[in-house]
Amino acid sequence: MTDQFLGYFITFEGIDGAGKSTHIESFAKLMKERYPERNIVVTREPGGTQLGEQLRALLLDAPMNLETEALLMFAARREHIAQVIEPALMAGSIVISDRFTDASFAYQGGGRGLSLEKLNSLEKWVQGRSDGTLLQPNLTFLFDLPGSIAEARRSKVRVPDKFEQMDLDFFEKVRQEYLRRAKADPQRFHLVDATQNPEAIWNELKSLEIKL
Ligand SMILES: Nc1ncnc2c1ncn2[C@@H]1O[C@H](COP(=O)(O)OP(=O)(O)OP(=O)(O)O)[C@@H](O)[C@H]1O
Ligand SMILES: Cc1cn([C@H]2C[C@H](O)[C@@H](COP(=O)(O)O)O2)c(=O)[nH]c1=O
Repeated sequence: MTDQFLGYFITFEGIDGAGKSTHIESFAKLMKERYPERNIVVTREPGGTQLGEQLRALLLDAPMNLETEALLMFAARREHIAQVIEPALMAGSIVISDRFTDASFAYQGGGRGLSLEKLNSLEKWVQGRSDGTLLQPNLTFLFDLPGSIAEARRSKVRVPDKFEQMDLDFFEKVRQEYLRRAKADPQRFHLVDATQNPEAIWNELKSLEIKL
C-alpha cells in the first residue's frame, strides 16, 4: 500500500527557448490566487536540490558519454523526488517543475538516441512506487515550436550551454519525441502553440480550468 498523494504535480516542457520559464512564475502566482490554502513549490530539473544543482552544472557543461548523461539526469531526479517532490505532494502542495522525465525521453532518447528500453527501466527505477505505480505529473504543458524559432529567441539573450549548442536536426528530433509522447497521453498533456506571442500564451494558460 502506497501513501496517497494529496497534492498536484504540474510540469512545463519544450525545447530550449520555447518560452517555459517566461510563464512559470506567473503561473505559480495564478495557482496561489486560485488555491490560497495550498503551498506552491516551483522547482526545476536537472536541479531542485543542492546535489541536483551540482549535477546540473556538470550536465549542462561537461561533454560525457550518453549513458552517463542519462544516469546523472535520473540520479538528480531521484534526489529531487525524495527530497522535494514526494514530501510536497504528500503534504498537499502544488508542485510546478520546469522539466521532468519527458525531457529525458525527448533529449537523451529522441535527440541523442538512447533506447526506449533503457529510459523505461530508469523511469521505473527512479519513479516506481511501492504499489507498482509510477510517480507522474498530473498535468504537463508542452510548449511546442520549430527549432529555428527557438534558436533565434535564444541567440538574442544568452550564451548557449552544452545542449543549446546542438544543431537544428537535434532539436527537431527532441521536438518530435515530445510530440509523440503528448499524442500517446492526451489526458496528461496540454499542447501550447509556442509560436504565439507571450500575451496569447498567457491568456491560454489562464483560461484553462485545472481541477486538482
Ligand atoms: N512567445 C514568445 N514570443 C517571443 N519571444 C518569447 C516568447 N516566449 C519567450 N520569449 C523569449 O524567448 C527567450 C527564451 O524564453 P524562455 O527562457 O522562457 O525559454 P525556455 O523555454 O525557458 O528556455 P530554456 O528551457 O532553454 O530555459 C527569452 O528571451 C524570452 O523573452
Ligand atoms: C531534465 C532534463 C533536461 N535536459 C536538458 C534540457 C535543457 O537543455 C537543459 C536544462 O536547461 P533549462 O534551461 O533549465 O531548460 O537540460 C535533458 O537533456 N534531459 C533531462 O532529463
